[in-house]
Amino acid sequence: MTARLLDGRQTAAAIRAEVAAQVERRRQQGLPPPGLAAVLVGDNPASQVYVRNKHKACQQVGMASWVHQLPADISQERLLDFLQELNADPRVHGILVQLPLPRHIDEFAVQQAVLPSKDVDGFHPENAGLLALGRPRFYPCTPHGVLQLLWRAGYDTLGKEVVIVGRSNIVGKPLALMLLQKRTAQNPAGGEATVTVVHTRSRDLPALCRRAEILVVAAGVPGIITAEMVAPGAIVVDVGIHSVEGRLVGDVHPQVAQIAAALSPVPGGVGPMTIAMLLVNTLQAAEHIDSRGSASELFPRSFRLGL
Ligand SMILES: Nc1nc2c(c(=O)[nH]1)N[C@@H](CN(C=O)c1ccc(C(=O)N[C@@H](CCC(=O)O)C(=O)O)cc1)CN2
Ligand SMILES: [Mg+2]
Repeated sequence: MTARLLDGRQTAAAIRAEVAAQVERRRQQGLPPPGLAAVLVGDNPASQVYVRNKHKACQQVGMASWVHQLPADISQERLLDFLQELNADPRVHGILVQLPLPRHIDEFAVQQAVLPSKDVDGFHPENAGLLALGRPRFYPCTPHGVLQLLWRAGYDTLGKEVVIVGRSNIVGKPLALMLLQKRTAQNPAGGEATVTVVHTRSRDLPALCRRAEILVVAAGVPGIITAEMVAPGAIVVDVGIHSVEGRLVGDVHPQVAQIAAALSPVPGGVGPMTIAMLLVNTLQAAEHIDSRGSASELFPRSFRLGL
């Protein structure tokens, strides 16, 4: 068997087109373009690529976008002050601080400093809490990208055995919560799966992975998932991205393509989806501010594209 390709580039392009249509509708209504401010601290080369791709994606869909490149040795206090300026700027509907941050900066303090209603990454503890309680405001971009990639390829998670490899705050944990949630009219692509989260300390990782009808791998270890860890006919989504000897590779070994029914590639799988979902959240943030007049209120997730 050679796995079907779960094409993140193509799916992300379709989502960008939906976002662009909404941005154009806003323009015709005399509303300002949704605006995204990206903050990049230091000069991590991979982060520079991702932030540049986010900026380009904003431009493609007609959004306003600002990239703030700050020095690696900026003090935490100055970074937090800078975020307050973005919080107060009415042109900025969404704010993201690219991770990882330099070691002297407390990531949690930074995430708490972003106004929750502008927190388009969904990393603020208030937004993480709302997601955990089944009242999501912003879905974190990578897990939402994984779900949209599956849904738009025709794979429903309802009742399925889904195994997630990795327990990070930005992928594994929020994805598990999203896969558990009930589907609603606003959220037709919702989870209702049977979810198992495994990690490096799990006993018998291969056996746990082989239980999966849908296997999502966000372990952060190149090629960790090999063919004998995958049930024949499983759907496999590779969230990992690593530069190895000048090539981009994922967490899933290429031989898995001979076993799986479907597989997302690296590059061209989850990465472009992450950026597309960031645009969705930024549009949602702008729509909310326009309808309520304030960026600081709580709001339910009532805005959807055809998602
Ligand atoms: N503030 C955030 N920081 C980080 C996040 C995040 O969601 N918010 N996630 C990751 C990195 N990430 C998003 O920022 C990200 C990773 C990869 C891609 C991507 O487009 N990958 C391409 C390949 C790009 C290349 O040529 O290197 C692909 O997979 O095809 C986008 C975003 C950690 N930090
Ligand atoms: Mg740190």
